[in-house]
Amino acid sequence: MTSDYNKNLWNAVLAELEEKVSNRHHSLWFQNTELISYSKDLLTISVENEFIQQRILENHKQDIVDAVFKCCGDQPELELIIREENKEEQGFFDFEEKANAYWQQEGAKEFPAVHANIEAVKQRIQLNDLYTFDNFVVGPSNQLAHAAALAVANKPGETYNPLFMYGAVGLGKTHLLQAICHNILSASEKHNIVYLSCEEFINQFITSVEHGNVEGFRQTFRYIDILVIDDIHFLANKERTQEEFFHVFNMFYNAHKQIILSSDSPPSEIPELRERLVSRFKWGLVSQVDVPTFETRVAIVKKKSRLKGTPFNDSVCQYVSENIVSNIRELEGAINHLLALSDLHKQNITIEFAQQHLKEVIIPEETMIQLPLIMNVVAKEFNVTIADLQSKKRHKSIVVPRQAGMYLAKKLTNYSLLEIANFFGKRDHTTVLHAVEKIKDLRKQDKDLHEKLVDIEYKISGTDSHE
Ligand SMILES: Nc1ncnc2c1ncn2[C@@H]1O[C@H](COP(=O)(O)OP(=O)(O)OP(=O)(O)O)[C@@H](O)[C@H]1O
Repeated sequence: MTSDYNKNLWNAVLAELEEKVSNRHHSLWFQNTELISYSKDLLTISVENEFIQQRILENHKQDIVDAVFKCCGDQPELELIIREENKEEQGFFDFEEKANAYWQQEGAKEFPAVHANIEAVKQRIQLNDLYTFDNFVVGPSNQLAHAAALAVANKPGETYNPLFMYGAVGLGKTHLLQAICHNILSASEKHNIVYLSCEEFINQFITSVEHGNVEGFRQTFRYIDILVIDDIHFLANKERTQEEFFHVFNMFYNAHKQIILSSDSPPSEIPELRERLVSRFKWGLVSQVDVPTFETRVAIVKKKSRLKGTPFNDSVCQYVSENIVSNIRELEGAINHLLALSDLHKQNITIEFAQQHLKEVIIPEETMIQLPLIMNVVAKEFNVTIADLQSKKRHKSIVVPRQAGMYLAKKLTNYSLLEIANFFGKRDHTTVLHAVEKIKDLRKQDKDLHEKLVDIEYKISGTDSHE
């Protein structure tokens, strides 16, 4: 067929469509469409972007088929493709502009910017290809969480809703969350999954407040089938966002749409979390991801080293697993460390090689500075009690020593943020991050504090604590 024929045919179809489609829709959706190819079996039309593609498919597919039939007596399948040159440039704002224009004309009954947001979120999902069920080692510490994740991945919205997974840092929660997303997406690309960190959810909400568009933010979630939020404990103390999340949660739950959440602690231990959210988070299944056993760690080292192209032998796997106990991210760090050094020195990773080089990342338990020692010295030097340091007291005379203790614990030990937080009576690992930043700042401004920290560090480890 010549391009003139295509052009004429499409003009005729568009004219037919004018009968069926309101002027407003006609110019919004069909203005920049083009007939790319035509046979009696397939009609291919190009459109500007995915938003328009979706609107036409949802609302006007049959209109087009009917119009084509009227024009030439054929009933081809309809295919809408996005114009090649637009694919790259098409960003969120492009979609949003269109969607907002449409919405303004349509009135408030629908908010198509959701499509824009879905696209934006999809672009951001960026799942890690390695975080699949196949690459996840199952052991007693994560068996239930893994089984629940698989069940949800196979039947979203039908088994455990919400699925709430919690555990300390680096134990595989994100891996499982993403494995669910991979599975659902590979079964059907039709599912609109949104995978957000809690911080992203909070930021998006704040932006919508700033732009006076909270309703739009809410409506965004109406078009999503599966909502996955990592690190939901960041909702702690954020009252307005909790309120908003409550609405979003209800919308999903009532529509039998799947909600999947991860957190560093169980719902009832997330500080300052509204009771109605706590109870909702428990409606489905709350499942812990715990510290892996020795055998699981060995299996993880085997699998990870194989995936990285250099399988470690049994004795190396065991050595690494005996020495790195509480965090799989650190286990992976040790594997990477050995791989990098073996590459650098052009040596095989034998047990001797591992013993020699892992010294740099492993601190033997007996020589590791222990948290009670730090607590004792800090309490003495700041003239407070250990009970004060572990209390919830918020007076400055207690808060600064407590933050100094966390700061030193982070600096001088290998304990995880959560372990340090727990030791100082806190539940959230971000408290430690905050304390570290705070003390770093304070010691720059406060000479006395700086000197006290130098002194304490010397007493703890015999070294200076200059930043
Ligand atoms: N059971 C497992 N099998 C294989 N790899 C695992 C397993 N558990 C964790 N990992 C790996 O450990 C690393 C850290 O896991 P992940 O990021 O999922 O932890 P997390 O619990 O989400 O931590 P955080 O709370 O810090 O976000 C990842 O590389 C992940 O692939």
